[in-house]
Amino acid sequence: MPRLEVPRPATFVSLTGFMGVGKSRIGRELSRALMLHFIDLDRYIERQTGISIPDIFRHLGEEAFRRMEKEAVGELIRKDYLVLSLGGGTFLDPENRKALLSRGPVVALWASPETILERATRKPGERPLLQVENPLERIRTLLQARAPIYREAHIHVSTDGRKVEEVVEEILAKLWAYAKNRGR
Ligand SMILES: Nc1ncnc2c1ncn2[C@@H]1O[C@H](COP(=O)(O)OP(=O)(O)O)[C@@H](O)[C@H]1O
Ligand SMILES: O=C(O)C1=C[C@@H](OP(=O)(O)O)[C@@H](O)[C@H](O)C1
Ligand SMILES: [Mg+2]
Repeated sequence: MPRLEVPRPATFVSLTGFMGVGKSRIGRELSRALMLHFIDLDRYIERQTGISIPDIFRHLGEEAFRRMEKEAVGELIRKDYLVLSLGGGTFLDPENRKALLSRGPVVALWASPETILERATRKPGERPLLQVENPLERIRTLLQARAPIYREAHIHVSTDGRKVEEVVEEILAKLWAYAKNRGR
């Protein structure tokens, strides 16, 4: 069926950043604004395997989860008309990173450790990597280690103290600027 070609800055966008910055939530809203499909990588893996993320970590281990994540990225980058929200660790893998960066604009969302703690622990047990005695300390250490890698994304947006709509507006503006620069 012929597609109605509406003006868009991109037809494949991925979102990266630490746990709790808002990738899943913002990705869904961004996909609506761009009239694109939406897939959240964690939910995709849960659907494919029939196992929840915490259960995958608990029963199969993080390494098995990373393998599933990589396989899912390999499948999903072949799609188009898609906003893809990654998990917080997906972009750390060099092959995932290379594939995603060459597929389309990658947007990194950012937030302070305090904001991350509040958002990422709203649903207890949902994030296995934060099931420790001092999650704030864990967030600080992990964020410091991962930040240089998230910085490799094309577009960066802060989500601290900002409404979902504001974040989406800024992403849209930066996606258009990115598309125009690349077209030159
Ligand atoms: N800009 C925002 N302001 C307030 N709450 C937010 C914002 N973005 C996301 N949230 C909420 O924070 C929690 C974590 O967001 P989520 O999208 O699951 O993060 P991620 O996928 O990056 O781990 C959710 O309850 C979500 O609704
Ligand atoms: O940062 C990580 O390594 C992880 C982030 C999670 O996704 P969110 O960033 O959406 O919470 C999920 O993929 C898993 O718990 C591991
Ligand atoms: Mg998520």
